[in-house]
Amino acid sequence: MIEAMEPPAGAAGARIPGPRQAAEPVLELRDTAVRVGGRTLWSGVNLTVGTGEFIAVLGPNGVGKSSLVRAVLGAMPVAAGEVRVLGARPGRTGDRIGYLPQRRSFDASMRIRGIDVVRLGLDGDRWGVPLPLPGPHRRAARERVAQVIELVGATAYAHRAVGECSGGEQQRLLIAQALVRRPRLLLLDEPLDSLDLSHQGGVAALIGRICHQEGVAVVMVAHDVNPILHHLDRVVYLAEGGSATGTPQDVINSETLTGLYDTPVEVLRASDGRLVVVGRPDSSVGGHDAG
Ligand SMILES: Nc1ncnc2c1ncn2[C@@H]1O[C@H](COP(=O)(O)OP(=O)(O)OP(=O)(O)O)[C@@H](O)[C@H]1O
Repeated sequence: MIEAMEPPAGAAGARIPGPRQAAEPVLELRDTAVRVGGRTLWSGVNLTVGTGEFIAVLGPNGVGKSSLVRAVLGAMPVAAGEVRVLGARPGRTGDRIGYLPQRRSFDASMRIRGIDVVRLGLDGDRWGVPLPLPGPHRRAARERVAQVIELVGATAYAHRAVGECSGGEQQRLLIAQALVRRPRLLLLDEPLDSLDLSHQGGVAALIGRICHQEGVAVVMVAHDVNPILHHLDRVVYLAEGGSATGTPQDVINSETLTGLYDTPVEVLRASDGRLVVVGRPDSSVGGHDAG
């Protein structure tokens, strides 16, 4: 709600976490499992995410990566273990979570402006004609929208119709929308999907900056880990029935993935630093299987 909005932060929008914020995990999963239709998608997932950490959720198609995000949102129950978001049960943290669902894009005929898309992050959950806000709140809302638009580098096109913006530009505006209420946790479901390589790199760098400079914890489902590899703190790798959590080096290696899949898997590093998994169909690392 705009009424509950904090006053705009400093020019860069940076927030310095207080001692309590820094100590309290933003997100905790303790020995969690998710089951759909009587089938366990994954189990034994343990994860603690602190302020300003960047975590990727990886794994093959259909393994349950989006389901993990839905469990954190409180939109899907966990079958075992516990999820805590900012010390509370999922679904109880309101606007302290920003969420960008999978595959969102705008039709070319969409006339709404980028700045209005971002503004919807503040008051889009209200029906009807917007209530006139008192002057200071109106000003604070306008300033906050301008601030996040600048943060994501969208100032140049924010007044254009969003349908005319490129996929990468639309994605930046949607990230701004998810950030406008100053969430402590940002959940992104494959935000790089359908972007070309140069846009993937730009949006990945933006997310890394939001995380490490703005102190927002990010949990991101990724189809290909390579564009975000250098920005990540840790990964959760889901495989049918099991999971592994740790730094990218600890998890994305031949030994760990061979153990997870229970079949020989080789992780190769290309000369440009990209990781490629050989021996197992897997879209999360490298995007190609050479085996
Ligand atoms: N509410 C539900 N009821 C029944 N099955 C479901 C439900 N939600 C998800 N599933 C099934 O659970 C499995 C995991 O889905 P999910 O979308 O979490 O996987 P994912 O790893 O994100 O997949 P992708 O990489 O293809 O996006 C799929 O087989 C899906 O059909």
